[in-house]
Parts: sequence; C-alpha cells; structure tokens
Amino acid sequence: MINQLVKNIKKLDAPIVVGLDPMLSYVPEHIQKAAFDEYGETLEGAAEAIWQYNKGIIDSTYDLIPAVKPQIAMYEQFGVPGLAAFQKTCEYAKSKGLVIIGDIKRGDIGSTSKAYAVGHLGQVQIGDKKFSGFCEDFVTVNPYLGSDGVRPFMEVCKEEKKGIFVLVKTSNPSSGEFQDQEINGRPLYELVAEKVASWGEEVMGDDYSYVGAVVGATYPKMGEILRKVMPKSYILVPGYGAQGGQAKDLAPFFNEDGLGAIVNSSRGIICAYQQEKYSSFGAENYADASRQAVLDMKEDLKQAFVR
Ligand SMILES: O=C(O)c1cc(=O)[nH]c(=O)n1[C@@H]1O[C@H](COP(=O)(O)O)[C@@H](O)[C@H]1O
Repeated sequence: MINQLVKNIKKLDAPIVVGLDPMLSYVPEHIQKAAFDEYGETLEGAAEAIWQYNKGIIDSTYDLIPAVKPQIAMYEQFGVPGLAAFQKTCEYAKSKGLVIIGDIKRGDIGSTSKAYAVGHLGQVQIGDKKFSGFCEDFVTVNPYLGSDGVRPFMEVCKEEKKGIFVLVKTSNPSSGEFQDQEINGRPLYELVAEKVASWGEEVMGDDYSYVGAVVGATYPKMGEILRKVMPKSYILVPGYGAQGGQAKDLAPFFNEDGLGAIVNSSRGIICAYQQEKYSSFGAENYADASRQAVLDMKEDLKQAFVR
C-alpha cells in the first residue's frame, strides 16, 4: 500500500490527505434534516447524517487527493451506527480509488494489538473462511507499549501489504510533556523515531517502508531532524490549518524530490463552508467549498518546496 500511496501522490502531484473527522455540528442543516426525518433524532439518524456529509466531500474531492484519513473517534461517539458509518465511508472512499488511513491510534499488549491489527488491516478467521472487519490500508499506531505492541501490526502489514504510521512527535500543545523528555541527553521522540527506522527496515516497499511516522506540522524543527532519522519512513503530518501549522514550515518534512511526507487537513477542508473565506458557497454547496479548499491547500503547499 505504501507503493500505491506514493504512486497516487506522484500522479496527482498532491501530498495531501483529507481528514474525514465529522462532528454533527459540521453537517449542513439540509443533510441533518433529511437524515433525522428518516431515522429520527437518534444515533442512527446522526450516523446517516455524517455518512451523507462524508459522501458529498468524497465525491467532490476524490479526483484531487491520494488518500483520506477518517478519525474513528468521530464515528465511535455515535456507537454502533457510528462505526457502521465509519466502515461505509472507508468502503466508499476505497471504491473511488482513495487510500484509506484509519486514524485509530491503537497499541496494546501483543495479543490485543494483534486483534486490532487483524480487525482493521487484516482478516479474521471464522471457521473455514476469513473476513475483513474493517478495510483500512493504513492505521495510526501508538508506540507507548513498546515493540511487542507494534510488531503484531507489522506482521499483518507484511501479510496484507498494508502499513502503519507510528506516533513519533504529535502536533498537540502538550505533546512535549512526555515526548520531549530527555533520556541520556536525547529526546524520547528521537528514540522512538530510531525504533521506527529499524522496524521499517524489516518491511520495505519499493522506496519507502510499510512503517511510517506521525510528526506534527506544528513542530517543524523537530520535523527536520526526524526526516533524517527515518529516511525510509513516510511522514504523516497533521496540524496544518486548523491547528496553526503553515506551509512555509513544511519543507523539512519532505525529501528533496518532494516525496516523503503527506500533510493532513481535516477541519480546514471538511468545514471550509463555515469559514469566512468560503462563505459565498453556502451550506448547500459545502462540498464545492471543500473542493476549493483542497485546490487552495495544494497551491499553498507548493511553498513547502521553495527552499
Ligand atoms: O494521528 C493523527 O492523525 C494526529 C496526530 C497528531 O499528532 N495530531 C493530530 O491532530 N492528529 C489527527 O489529525 C487530525 C487533525 O485535524 P484538524 O486539526 O482538524 O486538521 C485529527 O484527526 C487528529 O486526531
């Protein structure tokens, strides 16, 4: 899948992933009304609303972007119907040729990580048959439990030719509380990055590894160091846009050839119609506003390559 992701990025000249993080308050009134008329103001109604909202965004952007990143928390808040909307969103995006990065941030003791990996990236054995519970191509993995919490994901990735993005330096304001702590004079995120590089060598695609990393756009200086520590790992870069990360700071995350990183924007794209800049589209045309926001992001990111 890493080969497919790189291929899509090259073809579209767009190192962009749209984060499908739907909150009910983002869903335009007319979509909410139709869903609630059909299912009532229930979990099912909310799940239908976020699915229809996602579908509109996918339909208006799939030809511009290589991948989407649905954040499972936004779906889980609506319980089982929400998870069904997550699955429907992943399947639909896949049918449009998009690579799916499931933002699930899992990681546990080995046997439990194995179940997460099988459920989201692999296939579960039932009797003589195997079934895919969910169908992502990549998932995000929390490395706090160490190698035995990550290796089960790597094993499934090897079998299924899928991939993971391991949290190395996250974009949030408190990320330094633990991640920047020094151990023998070196920050923890650098030690995690070294581990990512060595795990990555075990499961290589053509040019990049099945094991990628997450590094926040909000920490570009660290991004510069981490790019060098993990030369074969693709870096998923969240934090652009709504969290304040700017295109001018993104150059260090990329290699000289413009590859090596993919930048996520969730609210900046999916809620574009609620921003002053795109207000002329109106709620009815929210998906067109999202398309314009992707085109503007693509243009904006070109600054990252002006070194
Ligand atoms: O793994 C992630 O994607 C992630 C890591 C990180 O360090 N920071 C971060 O914001 N994210 C996710 O990226 C998305 C950012 O959303 P926006 O701030 O709306 O673009 C959310 O789904 C976050 O959960």
